[in-house]
Amino acid sequence: MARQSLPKEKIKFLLLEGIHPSAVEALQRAGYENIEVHAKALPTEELKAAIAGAHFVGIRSRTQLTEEVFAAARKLVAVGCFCIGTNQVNLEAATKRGIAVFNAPFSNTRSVAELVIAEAILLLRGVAEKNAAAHRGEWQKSATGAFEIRGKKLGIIGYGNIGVQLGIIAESLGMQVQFYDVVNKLPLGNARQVHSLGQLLASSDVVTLHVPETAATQDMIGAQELELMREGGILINASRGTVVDIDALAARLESGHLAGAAIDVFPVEPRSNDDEFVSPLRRFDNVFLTPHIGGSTVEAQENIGMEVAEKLAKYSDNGTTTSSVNFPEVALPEHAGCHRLLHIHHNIPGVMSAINSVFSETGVNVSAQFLQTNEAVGYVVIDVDAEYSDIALARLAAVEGTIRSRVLF
Ligand SMILES: NC(=O)C1=CN([C@@H]2O[C@H](COP(=O)(O)OP(=O)(O)OC[C@H]3O[C@@H](n4cnc5c(N)ncnc54)[C@H](O)[C@@H]3O)[C@@H](O)[C@H]2O)C=CC1
Ligand SMILES: O=C(O)C(=O)COP(=O)(O)O
Repeated sequence: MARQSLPKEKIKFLLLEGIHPSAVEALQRAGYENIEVHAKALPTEELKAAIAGAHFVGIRSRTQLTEEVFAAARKLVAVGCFCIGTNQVNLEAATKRGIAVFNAPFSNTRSVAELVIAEAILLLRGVAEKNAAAHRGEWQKSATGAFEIRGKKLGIIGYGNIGVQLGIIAESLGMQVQFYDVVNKLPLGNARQVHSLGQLLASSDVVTLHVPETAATQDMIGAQELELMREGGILINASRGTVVDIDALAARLESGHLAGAAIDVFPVEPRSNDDEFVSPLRRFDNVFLTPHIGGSTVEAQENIGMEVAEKLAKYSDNGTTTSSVNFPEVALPEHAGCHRLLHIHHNIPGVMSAINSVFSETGVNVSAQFLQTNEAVGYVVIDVDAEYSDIALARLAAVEGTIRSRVLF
């Protein structure tokens, strides 16, 4: 009977932030039972204590995996981000320790796109403030300032998976779609790429952000950019809270320059549903404030739970790194009948020749070898006869440039 290098019952998964139960089910289907589940993000010290014993950790957008946290995660083999964004993970700290990071790049795109479309329709009709007024007993029946979205211009900043999907839905509703992206992108449908952010802001009725959190997107929309937006324009942000300067937005809403906004993500978000949400935008009736729920639908969460758990289980079972965000991608076949050596190393000259000489010098027979590199890391997978894997692993671990090596059987 096949054995695991580390018995499956000893491989510990730590799942945080209310990850959908489909993740536990997928891990159990793959034979993993040692799964610790938390409904919330953990404060740093508790996180450090919990992660110290984990081989795999699953998080969503809230948990910050910093250098300090990785330093405490001595057994950690891989991280699963059960979401799209990976900005909450210090990828450099993970990579230098040979820890693979995975995410779910597509499973919640549709959910975000649907929310943005709904908000665009409701804001163009003034529904946010009419609804708030009605709750206070005020009857604001009027067509003034209420528009159809048909024929309006949607400006998408960041034409990636979400931006593209949103553009298609918007066009089917009769909107004219234009986008701004740092990369030249093939426009789908009749969408049009514009080559300056200023041009996009000045010519769109609704502006929506779908960029990742990076140094370049920090405060990408501040006072100057908001001033460029059309009088009566609408701003939607369901990307990351660092992208929009919230005080500048509040000032533009106060002045009446913008007709409304929908904000799903904030520079500081409450750690849990028990904490108060504080924002200068709370006072505006014409602003939808949602608690970072762009990707929070039953469909998306269930799919994400399964997708990322399966990626973690596959990496654990046979070393496959397909769609890792920091590791070279290798899709590996089963390795029945032999032992599989995994060697993660700095991508520097000389490592592969040193690895190959391990086998020529020891005479250990290699039945298959897979190699993939990225800028930082080389990942080589070698299938060998079971009886020789101990010798080969010891020699591989001593190769200069090695970050981590392990055996699967
Ligand atoms: N509110 C929520 O619950 C959710 C938020 N998100 C956020 O949405 C972001 C976008 O998601 P996807 O579309 O899947 O990502 P993606 O990676 O497919 O697309 C991002 C696009 O932004 C572009 N971009 C990057 N830097 C830029 C810059 N400085 N200026 C202009 N364009 C830039 C990229 O070239 C790319 O086309 C995620 O990174 C995540 O932070 C994602 C899912 C749910
Ligand atoms: O997918 C993303 O990047 C999101 O922002 C969604 O995050 P969440 O899983 O809701 O914490």
